[in-house]
Amino acid sequence: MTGKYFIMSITRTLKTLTTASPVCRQVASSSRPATVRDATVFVSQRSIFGLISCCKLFSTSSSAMEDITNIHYGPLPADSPYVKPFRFYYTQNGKQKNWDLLKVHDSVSIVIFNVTRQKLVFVKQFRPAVYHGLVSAEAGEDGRSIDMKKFPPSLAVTLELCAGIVDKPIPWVDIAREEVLEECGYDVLSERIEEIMSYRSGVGTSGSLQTLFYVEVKDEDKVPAAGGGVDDELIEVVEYSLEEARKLTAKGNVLTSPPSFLFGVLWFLTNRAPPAKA
Ligand SMILES: Nc1ncnc2c1ncn2[C@@H]1O[C@H](COP(=O)(O)OP(=O)(O)O[C@H]2O[C@H](CO)[C@@H](O)[C@H](O)[C@H]2O)[C@@H](O)[C@H]1O
Repeated sequence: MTGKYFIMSITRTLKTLTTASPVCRQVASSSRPATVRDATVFVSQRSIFGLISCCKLFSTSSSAMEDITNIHYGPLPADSPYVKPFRFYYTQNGKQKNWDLLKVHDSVSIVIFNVTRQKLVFVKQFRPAVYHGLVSAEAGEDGRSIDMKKFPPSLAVTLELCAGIVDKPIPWVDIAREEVLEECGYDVLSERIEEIMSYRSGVGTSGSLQTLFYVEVKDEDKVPAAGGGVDDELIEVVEYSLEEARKLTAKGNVLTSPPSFLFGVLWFLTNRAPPAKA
């Protein structure tokens, strides 16, 4: 575990356990990060077993993820770091045309297979875009008239591959490595991550590139308190057996998942899944 992850996980763990001990309450009520001293005091107060069980509470609870209120819409600021709308002009077969586009980041996604437990590792998170897709017909101009009882936020909690945007100039496999640690809590060297293929997302609006990676992890690669996202991210890590994963791909399903997720699962089942027992 790197120092950064240790401090981050101690801070989050202590903030989760607001009633567990005085030091937890102290860290929880302040905006400062926890220190190694906090961790030491906490360990002496609650014993090492208390810390371990504390770390297990680290992953995001669905109630926190779905605690969504005060939804409303506004215009996109011109300095958005994530989405830049513009118009693309061209002449095709002698005819003037144009297309309205979004400049967005390219991205990576990773199929993670835990070989110790023979489980695929996925993430769940609340996706504003999916929620908007669900409610857009009756949300009103500013989004304030949404009936939250009719459309609970849980409807827009997606099941996805671990993924992330390419927002810094490092090899994409290293970005994949960071996402596997930050979102799912497995610390693996980049050499263990295999590049599978790349494809275009959002061909109607962005045409951004996504590269799919594959990594096999073991229980021993797990950093106890890592995973669940960094900063303000609320991500739940879930595991699916091969049988459960196969059921996701059944005809007639309507999934709250992006196509890249289904592609990744089907790629794994076709190319890497251990054969089903007769
Ligand atoms: N539009 C936006 N508005 C505001 N904040 C934003 C934002 N996009 C990203 N962010 C911020 O950037 C953080 C990091 O995002 P990630 O790298 O985890 O990508 P994400 O998982 O959203 O999408 C990844 O997973 C999905 C599903 O596979 C892919 O479609 C996608 O290309 C890939 O990056 C988010 O937690 C959020 O704070």
